[in-house]
Amino acid sequence: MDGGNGAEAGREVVIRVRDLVIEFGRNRVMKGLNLDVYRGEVLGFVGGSGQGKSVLTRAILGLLPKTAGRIEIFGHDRDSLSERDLRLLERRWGVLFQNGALFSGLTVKQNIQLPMRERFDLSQRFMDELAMLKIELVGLPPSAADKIPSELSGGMVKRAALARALALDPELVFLDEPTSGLDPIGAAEFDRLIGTLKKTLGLTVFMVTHDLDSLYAICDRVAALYDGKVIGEGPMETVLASEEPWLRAYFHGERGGRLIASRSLRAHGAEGRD
Ligand SMILES: Nc1ncnc2c1ncn2[C@@H]1O[C@H](COP(=O)(O)OP(=O)(O)OP(=O)(O)O)[C@@H](O)[C@H]1O
Repeated sequence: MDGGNGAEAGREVVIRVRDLVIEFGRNRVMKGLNLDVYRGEVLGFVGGSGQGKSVLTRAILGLLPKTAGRIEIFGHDRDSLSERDLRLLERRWGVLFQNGALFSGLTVKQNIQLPMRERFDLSQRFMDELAMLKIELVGLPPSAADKIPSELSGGMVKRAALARALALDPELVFLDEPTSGLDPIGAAEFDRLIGTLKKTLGLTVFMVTHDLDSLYAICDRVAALYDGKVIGEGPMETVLASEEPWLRAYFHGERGGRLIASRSLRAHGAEGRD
């Protein structure tokens, strides 16, 4: 962890969480959690079911109160910001909630335009142009613009939700299990899209995921949550080499172990996602 000057080894910290405690009644979910997310990286955040991945995400987003600790985004302590400054800061990130969470009665274009309407006073024509650009950016055909979510495949819904998360040209994107519910080919395509957007737009990505393939494919670093704290973080190889018992069980258990074995086979010539 760094000394609090906004950078470690020359890297800008976009999200910094220190000594975070969150309780629901007598249920202490965060027990002094520390985490840094650096600009331009994809951080994969893993943890068992019910460990608090969503709670942490919501606390960072300001959707949930904390009991103690500090959360900084873009170098600003959340607690020290006025409501107005918080609203300004919020423009700088986008969120893709699990299952897309698009409004079912609105078309893709209208869904993408919602954040624009909430924050700016733009002409309909300009918002239409912007929405079409976002639709292209996420690899959807122009014909998707006037469809409602139920007319789209699962993969297309994810892309549409991502287009909405990118509506205001954010620097930082939160993805909550983006590949859940997708078949392996759709998941691999979505991973590639995230990787491409990271490179082309310079995005910082905070991604909650259970998808070991995604961790391998696009995450620069992985952080693992257990018992209210980050128990391991670093590049995939570092986390894989850890002797920490939960990490060993997660990555070297039956499914994780199979994946590692298949990755190693692939490194020697085979292809495809598991
Ligand atoms: N609003 C709330 N009120 C009370 N308890 C809550 C609330 N939100 C979450 N919790 C509790 O916090 C803990 C962590 O929940 P959370 O949804 O963050 O887990 P998770 O790691 O995201 O799990 P999953 O992988 O299954 O989605 C659980 O014990 C949950 O019951």
